[in-house]
Amino acid sequence: MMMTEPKAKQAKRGGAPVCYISRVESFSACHRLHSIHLSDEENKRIFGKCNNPNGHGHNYKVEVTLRGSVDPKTGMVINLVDLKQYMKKAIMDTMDHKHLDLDVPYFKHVVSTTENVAVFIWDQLQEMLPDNAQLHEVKVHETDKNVVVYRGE
Ligand SMILES: Nc1nc2c(c(=O)[nH]1)N=C([C@H](O)[C@H](O)COP(=O)(O)OP(=O)(O)OP(=O)(O)O)CN2
Ligand SMILES: [Zn+2]
Repeated sequence: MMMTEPKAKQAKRGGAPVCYISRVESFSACHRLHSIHLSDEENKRIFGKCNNPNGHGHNYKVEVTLRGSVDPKTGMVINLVDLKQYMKKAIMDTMDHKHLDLDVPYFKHVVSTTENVAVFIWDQLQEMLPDNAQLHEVKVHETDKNVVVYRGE
């Protein structure tokens, strides 16, 4: 039985097939939209109810997508069990059941908008992923209606 793709087919494609592989995690956190670069009046005007000092919470959903060639021997771009561990460290251990602005040092000086949450997750993952797995996209659902996509630009 042939275990790997026939060489002729691979040559036609110009190498191993490239796939995009995703995994989703959910975490709960609270936050307050407040910028240290704005006055209290400006913060209230721009962020409105989201600037309330008591904060508010979300059940975030994060979809991480990697791009890579399918290893002919394993049939995988990355082992999803490994991706699960990277996402646990980068997302769950850092932000789940936390107050983003008080518990995550990054957000002491950066406003905890969904845009910045996506960038933060990207930067965290980028530091841990192996060289052969290329980070393609981080998609953060703050609510069912509010979604941000970051692709490292
Ligand atoms: N560009 C951004 N704008 C806003 C963000 C953000 O992350 N990026 N975040 C918020 C708040 O966090 C807020 O929780 C979301 O506001 P809103 O859409 O009003 O959420 P609701 O739950 O009230 O949505 P409904 O439409 O009422 O269901 C604000 N802006
Ligand atoms: Zn919010």
